[in-house]
Amino acid sequence: MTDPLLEARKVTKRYGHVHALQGADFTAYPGEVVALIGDNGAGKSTLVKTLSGTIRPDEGEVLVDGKPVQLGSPLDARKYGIETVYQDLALAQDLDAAANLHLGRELYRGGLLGRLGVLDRAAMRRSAVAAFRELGVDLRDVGVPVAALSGGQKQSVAVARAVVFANRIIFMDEPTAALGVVQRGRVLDTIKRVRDRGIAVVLISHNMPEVLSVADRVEVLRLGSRVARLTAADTTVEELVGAMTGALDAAGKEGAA
Ligand SMILES: Nc1ncnc2c1ncn2[C@@H]1O[C@H](COP(=O)(O)OP(=O)(O)OP(=O)(O)O)[C@@H](O)[C@H]1O
Repeated sequence: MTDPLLEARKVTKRYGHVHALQGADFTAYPGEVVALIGDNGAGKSTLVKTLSGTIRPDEGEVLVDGKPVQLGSPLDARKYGIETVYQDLALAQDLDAAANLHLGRELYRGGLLGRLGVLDRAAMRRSAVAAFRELGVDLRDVGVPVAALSGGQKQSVAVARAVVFANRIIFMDEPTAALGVVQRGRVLDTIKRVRDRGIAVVLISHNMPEVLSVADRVEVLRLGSRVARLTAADTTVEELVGAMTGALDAAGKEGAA
């Protein structure tokens, strides 16, 4: 088996008396879609934030290519090729879709040498139009503020931003939650295409049929710990739900965590 790209080992995160993560483990391999599932409050978003540099764990280790790393910020995570589609999308509402696609990675006239110069809005617009077209994102005008877009369009912009720049790992926290059937299908196709580029896609979803249709593996969190690792092709929706709720423990069928 290939070596893990990204690992969390025994990660703990407390908020006051709440133990959001209690010695949580997680592994992502190159070129796979791994779903991270768990009931509400299981710790999924907290784990993703830890692995994408948004929060620091109280204890435990994060490893990239088998080496411990300190992810002090999302910018640090980006340096390791880690991109994230957050649940709240993290879009700048008053900027347009093209500017959001390039947020923090703006293009300047004169290329890198022009970094202190003038933003190259036309170049950003062209690259945004090309990216949205390739991903099948239906935006009539990439120049209107994101605040004026529908929930689904906003979600598509956030997904496109991660997909365009990711080179190793993408975390997607509920990337299809606001989408209709057609756009949902496009995002799932995009996830598979990104996986086929050798990138690890970590999908957080409450939609179990969707998880089984797109994921290669599933890791299950319960009460802040990993309780199961399952191969999607050998797993049913009932087994996923059982692992999330603990019912499988009683049946003695739980996968090795
Ligand atoms: N900033 C915070 N301050 C206080 N408690 C928090 C904070 N963030 C998360 N928690 C708590 O940590 C626990 C895990 O939350 P988290 O959002 O990681 O779960 P989740 O599995 O992503 O849930 P959901 O599926 O509902 O999004 C919950 O009990 C939550 O209330």
